[in-house]
Amino acid sequence: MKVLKFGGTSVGTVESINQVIQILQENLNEGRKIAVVYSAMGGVTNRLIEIGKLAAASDTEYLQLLKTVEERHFAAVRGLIDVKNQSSCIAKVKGLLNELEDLLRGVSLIKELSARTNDFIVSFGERLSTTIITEALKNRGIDAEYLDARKVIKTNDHFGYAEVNFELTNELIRKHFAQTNKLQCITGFIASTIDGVTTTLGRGGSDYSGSIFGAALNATVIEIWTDVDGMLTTDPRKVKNAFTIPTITYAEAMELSHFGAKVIYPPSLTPAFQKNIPLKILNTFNHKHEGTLISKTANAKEYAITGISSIDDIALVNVQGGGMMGVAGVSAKLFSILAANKISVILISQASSEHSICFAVDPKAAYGVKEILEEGFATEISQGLVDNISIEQNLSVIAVVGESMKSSTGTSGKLFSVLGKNGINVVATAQGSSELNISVVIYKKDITKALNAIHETFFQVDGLTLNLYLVGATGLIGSTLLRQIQEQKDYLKQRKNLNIKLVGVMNTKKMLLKEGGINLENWKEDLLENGEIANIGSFVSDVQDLNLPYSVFVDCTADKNIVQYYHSLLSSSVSIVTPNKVANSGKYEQYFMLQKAAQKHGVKFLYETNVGAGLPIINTLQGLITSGDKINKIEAVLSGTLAYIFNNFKVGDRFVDVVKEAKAKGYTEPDPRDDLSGQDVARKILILSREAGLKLEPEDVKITNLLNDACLNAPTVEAFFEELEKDNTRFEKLLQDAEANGEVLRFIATLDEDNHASIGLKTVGKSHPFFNLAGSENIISFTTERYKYNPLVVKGPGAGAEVTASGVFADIMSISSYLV
Ligand SMILES: NC(=O)C1=CN([C@@H]2O[C@H](COP(=O)(O)OP(=O)(O)OC[C@H]3O[C@@H](n4cnc5c(N)ncnc54)[C@H](O)[C@@H]3O)[C@@H](O)[C@H]2O)C=CC1
Ligand SMILES: N[C@@H](CC=O)C(=O)O
Ligand code: NA
Repeated sequence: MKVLKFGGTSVGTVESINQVIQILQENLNEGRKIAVVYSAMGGVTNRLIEIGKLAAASDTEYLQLLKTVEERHFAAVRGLIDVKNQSSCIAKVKGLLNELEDLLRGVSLIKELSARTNDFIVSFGERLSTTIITEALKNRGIDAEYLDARKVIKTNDHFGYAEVNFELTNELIRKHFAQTNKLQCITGFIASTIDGVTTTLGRGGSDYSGSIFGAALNATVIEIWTDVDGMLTTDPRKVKNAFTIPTITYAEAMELSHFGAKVIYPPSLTPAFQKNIPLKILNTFNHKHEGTLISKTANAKEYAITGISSIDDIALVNVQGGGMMGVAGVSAKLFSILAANKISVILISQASSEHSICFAVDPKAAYGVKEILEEGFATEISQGLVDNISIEQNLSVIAVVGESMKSSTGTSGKLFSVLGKNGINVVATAQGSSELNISVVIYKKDITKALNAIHETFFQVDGLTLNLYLVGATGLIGSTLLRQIQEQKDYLKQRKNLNIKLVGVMNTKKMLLKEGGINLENWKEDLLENGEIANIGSFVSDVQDLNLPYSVFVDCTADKNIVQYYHSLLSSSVSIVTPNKVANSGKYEQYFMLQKAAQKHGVKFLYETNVGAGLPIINTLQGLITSGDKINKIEAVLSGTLAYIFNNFKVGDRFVDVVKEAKAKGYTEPDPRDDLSGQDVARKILILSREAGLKLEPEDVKITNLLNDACLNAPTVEAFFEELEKDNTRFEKLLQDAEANGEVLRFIATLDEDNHASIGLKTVGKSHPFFNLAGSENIISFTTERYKYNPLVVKGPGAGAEVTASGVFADIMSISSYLV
């Protein structure tokens, strides 16, 4: 015997009832013995409650609402039963509706609605739906029979949530089934007292009926048919990758549903659990789906946890006071006051100092709870033993559930690390000693982010996703980066199970944000066509409002205005990757503050490309310092542009043309004067000095600049080129002098043994290690305590779109490995 139960949405419309009939037909065709429990048509129970209240208030609107209920049921009859067979069903339905109308008239006359009458009113919902479906089955030649559960389920008279007399109920059910072979169509939710007065079974009522019948009949399985594909790993409205849990234990199902999974109400399934009858949660609208099997022992799990559930709105009540320490009975008193006032406690947490107890309740109840407790603890408060009862609102709770937590270590570590790395503050936590559930209370604003981050980390269904925001997208480095990501996307997915989702792009004119992701193949057209007017302030607040997990902001501009948002971004737990040197080469205070903000908020601030583009210079230096080495001296060629220029400028050439060539090759700063004035190199040596542990300010770097005032003051880059053309002889002379000595020109940055930073144009001969540099090559030589006699040298192309974008990309990748 198998018991099936169909919920309100499954019997809500003619189409859905046809689905139900098909499912039953398939079972019968396979020769299965089945019994079926039905809920009222979706929404009818609530409607009947409303009608009852209106009638009791003598508000005649109840008559109109009753008409809509009538019409819905008649429409179902017309849709489900052939015209020639409709009359007997219509008569039955009409009979029930007349009875209901008489009852409501009575309620409106005496203006009173008791819990007992209310139970009777709502019983019509299941009686109507089950009557119609029974007739529809008969109409299709199925030997079905209506069973009013009030005949067999016997309860006490706690109307609204009656308690079942199992001994009598089991006996009546078995007796009834022994004398019939017809397919029993049973009204869910309703029962009656021994005297025959109608009662209802409370929350989850029809599931309870299914469970009662299943247990009484020793069913092999109880199927709960609903409108979702079983129990999901988490709330699919918040996490799009939520998926069906194939097998789950009773205990896990209980935990998950306690914290919000609404599919079933497991306490009502206790009769089945007690008899060890497995339950299946199945989808009427996708009936081939396997759904979820709930049983005593689940299959071995692939993941460390089984599911994540959450309650969006809770309030925390905190009871605190020196007098609570070691005083037996304070918590006993606290919880008995709550119990006496029927306050349901969602979660409790007490630190071992016993100085305070905090617990979560429904926010609507919170202030009532405060009053009740202040009254209950009036004496303790007046004696100063309990000093404070405070309420914190706008909180949510997340529970990570799974039996596998018992046998494995690290689940809580991983959970808290995910929350930490996403800047989600944990307000309170609780873990039962059953190790089945870890609950964390967080701010409500973070709930979606937290669920996504936890789900992604523990289940990795579709891999981990980095959410990327890019400013300066149409520039050289920005657009090259996007192309590189696009080209590497499949590899990252296949080999690293990693997705990079471009959520926002911006250039000087337009900005575009799409939570679902911007297509990397046509982001430029999309930005142009669908972007809004660019505004960095609103772009940043959009990033913060979206509050997505694993967010990375990439600044591919050279703009100081973007930099002023870094601190706020890091503080909202958004990592930053940037080739823009402005932030790290301004005041030391700013550099230091950004480092601290990243540390504090558990995110990364990475800028490898600030020096030597993609060459591993910052990482190398950081590695030396963190491993305890000490920098004695740095000597370096740090400008790709100047290296290129001095490698290619020949006597007889126009200097300006070589500069233009460097620009065309993508080596220069957006304004090439930043390179030629030494500004760019000064920034780089300053950044290296700071990484080496020195607190230098920009003015501490001694600069020899290559440009005259006319060039420096030219209003535009074009005007600058014109001025530069006029200054050709000076550069030619520099070159000629060097060549005369068999030397070459190199623009060299130095941090000397006395911690002085300087930059300037020098000539070097054949024996100098910097003599042999080609193209845009940089070279950095670190003399340290450990590399004392033979310096550590990094050399290679230090500018250009491909190498710089790939350095930025590598920084993004290193964030992904830190985060998971
Ligand atoms: N080109 C190279 O070899 C290297 C460049 N860098 C750095 O990379 C950054 C980008 O350089 P490139 O791509 O070569 O320059 P670029 O001039 O091609 O790109 C910069 C882009 O940023 C945009 N932009 C400027 N201000 C903006 C704002 N407020 N909002 C939105 N967009 C804005 C510009 O319109 C431009 O499209 C610079 O900070 C540069 O110092 C670092 C290492 C090497
Ligand atoms: N303009 C810079 C680019 C790298 O930072 C250079 O020429 O080195
Ligand atoms: Na670098």
